[in-house]
Amino acid sequence: MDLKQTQVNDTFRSLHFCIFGAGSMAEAIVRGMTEQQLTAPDRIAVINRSNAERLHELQDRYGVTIELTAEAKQKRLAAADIIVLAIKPKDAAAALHDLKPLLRADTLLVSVVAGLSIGTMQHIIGSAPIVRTMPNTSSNIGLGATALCCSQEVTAGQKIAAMTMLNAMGIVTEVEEPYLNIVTGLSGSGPAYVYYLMEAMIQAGMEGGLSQEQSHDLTVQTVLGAAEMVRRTGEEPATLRRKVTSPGGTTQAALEVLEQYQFANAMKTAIHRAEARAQEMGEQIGRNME
Ligand SMILES: NC(=O)C1=CN([C@@H]2O[C@H](COP(=O)(O)OP(=O)(O)OC[C@H]3O[C@@H](n4cnc5c(N)ncnc54)[C@H](O)[C@@H]3O)[C@@H](O)[C@H]2O)C=CC1
Ligand SMILES: O=C(O)[C@@H]1CCC=N1
Repeated sequence: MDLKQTQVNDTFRSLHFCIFGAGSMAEAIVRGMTEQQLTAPDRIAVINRSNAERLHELQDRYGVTIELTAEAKQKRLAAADIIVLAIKPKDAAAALHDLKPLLRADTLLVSVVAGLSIGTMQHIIGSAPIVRTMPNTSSNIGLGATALCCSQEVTAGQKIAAMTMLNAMGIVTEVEEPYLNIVTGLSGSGPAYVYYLMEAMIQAGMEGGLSQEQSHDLTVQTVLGAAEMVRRTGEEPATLRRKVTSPGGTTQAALEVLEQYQFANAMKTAIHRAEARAQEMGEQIGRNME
């Protein structure tokens, strides 16, 4: 490890975090940070609206600090260097109003809320430093794919801190804010498309006479192996697909059916619909705050 990385790590370890919301994305972030030992778990406070049982679960699992009373939650938020907004879009406007009086000039807000724009957040809380992100649930096992964008108030140090936190959950890439909605459609919602595909593959295997377990295991390994082949060989999916497809063989016959059902069209239309939905959700939050 070079000196620069040591300095980054030391600075990161000195920060106080408050995760606002205790759902699946919150847990993915906490897990990444604690498993990678980026910071002492008790420097991460987790709060939510009401479910104390869930907070105790996270405390038992990861050793994080939890706060249950309104006063203690406010104190934690006011003391945090980085607040991660990990609540549902419909709760975001109210939460930002609650947060506003607790933010210092140098508090960094990191949002994972789908559709919620930096402009909408700043309309409520003022010109604060904000990192808007779109992770996905594979972050839970360190294989997440996250995109982020920064408001102009974000300092170089704050950006490094946000990157360090998100890198603990997988890969991170920076995009201009308008592209976060397509990221949401592609990689944010993406795991669900793959699971849907897998559900159909498992079903087909069972229809062909395999046991549920056999069909499940063969499907999982097929998807895992295909993704790993793309990653390890560096070859394009289209090239690898052609290598599976013998002229006049089984794969060609199957792909012709997929084409007949306009599979590629369906997938692209679905991703763009999710992209548009992210935009709609953002506009809805904007309307809710008026
Ligand atoms: N699940 C996914 O695949 C992804 C989700 N996201 C985004 O992450 C955000 C969170 O999603 P999940 O973790 O799946 O949701 P979730 O429903 O699992 O968790 C939301 C949490 O927020 C808490 N909460 C709600 N209002 C609150 C308030 N005013 N104060 C404190 N806590 C409050 C709830 O108690 C709950 O613990 C959403 O905005 C979603 O758009 C982003 C990328 C992927
Ligand atoms: O379905 C949703 O709205 C969230 C955003 C990306 C994945 N899940």
